[in-house]
Amino acid sequence: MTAAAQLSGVGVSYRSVDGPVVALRGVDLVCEAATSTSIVGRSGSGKSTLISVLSLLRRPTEGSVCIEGVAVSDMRERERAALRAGRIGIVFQAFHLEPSLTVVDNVMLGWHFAPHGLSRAAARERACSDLEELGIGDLAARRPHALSGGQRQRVAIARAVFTRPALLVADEPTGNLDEETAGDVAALLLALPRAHGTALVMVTHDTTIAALAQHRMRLDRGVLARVAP
Ligand SMILES: Nc1ncnc2c1ncn2[C@@H]1O[C@H](COP(=O)(O)OP(=O)(O)OP(=O)(O)O)[C@@H](O)[C@H]1O
Repeated sequence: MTAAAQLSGVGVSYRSVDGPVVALRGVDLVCEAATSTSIVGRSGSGKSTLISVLSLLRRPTEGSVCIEGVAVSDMRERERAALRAGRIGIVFQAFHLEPSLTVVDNVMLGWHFAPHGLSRAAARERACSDLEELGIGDLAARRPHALSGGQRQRVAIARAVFTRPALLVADEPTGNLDEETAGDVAALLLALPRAHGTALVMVTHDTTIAALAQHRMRLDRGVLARVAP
């Protein structure tokens, strides 16, 4: 089966006044559909850089990135943006909801930005049913400021999976939540690969949550390795 995402020999170097800084070196990663992968690593180990490469926000200095078997290196920026909007969902630590929109309209943002065959009514129905599945169906008409952190993150998850992405990238998704809420949100995220067939890649500093993923990886000074079981 074609992997949802595959990184081969990925390296990233930044230019700095003191010379190049190598953030990732020789990173190989295969994210199969319907699987979950956690990535842990110290501050500065390259986690944000890896997330930005996986979500097509940064081009690697070396190596290749494929999304559903399609190499993205030769794509123009516009094509990469379309691929990102349609096939990649992103969940951020700080939620990044649109404050002026209701919960259901936040979730439907994916309908506006990605190619789709859904009518507005069908899109609304999907958004509401996803919110229901995530346990916040009753909050559809609220605005983000009237939600708790855990509720905001559930909205952000609903928005990220709206297009049924091949790849779901979560960047410290529980970093702004208390321990109990973090556990609940992590459980919801980790259930998504089975429910929607998406490949989940989650960067987290929480080793308890990381241990719940099917595949566990660690970044150490830019080198990605499997965590021993
Ligand atoms: N724009 C940049 N210019 C130069 N060096 C950078 C730049 N961005 C990141 N780096 C360096 O690349 C390395 C990896 O950084 P990255 O932000 O990916 O790490 P991280 O694991 O996400 O860290 P944190 O957990 O603190 O956010 C670090 O050594 C960092 O200093």
